[in-house]
Amino acid sequence: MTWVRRLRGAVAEHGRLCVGIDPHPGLLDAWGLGDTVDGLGSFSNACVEAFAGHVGIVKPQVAFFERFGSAGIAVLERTIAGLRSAGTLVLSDAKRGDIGTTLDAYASAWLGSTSPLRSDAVTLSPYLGVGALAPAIERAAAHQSGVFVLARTSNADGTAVQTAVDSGGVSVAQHVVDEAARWNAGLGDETVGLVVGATRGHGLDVTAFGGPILAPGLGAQGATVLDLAEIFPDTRELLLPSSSRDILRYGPATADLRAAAHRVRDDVERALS
Ligand SMILES: O=c1ccn([C@@H]2O[C@H](COP(=O)(O)O)[C@@H](O)[C@H]2O)c(=O)[nH]1
Repeated sequence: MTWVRRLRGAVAEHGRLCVGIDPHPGLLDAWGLGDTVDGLGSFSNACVEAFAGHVGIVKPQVAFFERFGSAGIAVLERTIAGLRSAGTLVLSDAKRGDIGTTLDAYASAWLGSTSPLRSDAVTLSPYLGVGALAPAIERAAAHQSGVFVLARTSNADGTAVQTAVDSGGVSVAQHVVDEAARWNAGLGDETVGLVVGATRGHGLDVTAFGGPILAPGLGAQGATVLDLAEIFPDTRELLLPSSSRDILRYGPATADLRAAAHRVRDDVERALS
């Protein structure tokens, strides 16, 4: 089944919220775990237990696993497998970007059908050119998975580069949106998604873009569900607001974590309905 059909199914069953797994040292400590690979493993197991089969889409932040080297990557592999085997979609937040065969190697790691890191989708950075992402987009389309390209990120530091305009007055972020729409039109599918932060008005014209939009910034970065409705005024079936710390702070008990995710999910659904 195509990525977007799987995504639509997950959203219909569980709502649009994307729950982030960000095992910060501070959260490991707050959960009574060491800042060690064993702590990372316990944290991730608790997340899998709480979210697998109970949340539509989960976004592990790859950096928090990479910091432990190969042992951390092994934890990430088990986390991805545990979530996916329960039918929860995994969007790995790896923000990869490069050229040619290197980018293709990244795509093979995150989207390849036999890769131990195989995810349903991966985040990509377009700052070597949206065209340079072709190997990942093509691989995603071939392997029924998706990519989310950074357009207008949730952090204030992104503004200067993303709102810079070309001689025709088109901003960098708008160029990314337009290119993503062009890719999807060419593929006849919505393989290419965008990342557009929920923390401020994005100033983008997304009317020609029908793919999924990941909207990070909910909760810990200050965005509220009411902001979602304002920033993304057209009700969007595939708007995926994401929240990590604001849900994870309720751990480590499985019931508390799951209840927090469901509370935020219900708030999101109410605000966007
Ligand atoms: O524009 C972006 C793109 C990615 N992120 C990532 O999302 C989570 C946010 O975590 P919170 O705890 O909900 O703030 C984190 O992994 C970021 O790297 C983003 O925040 N903004």
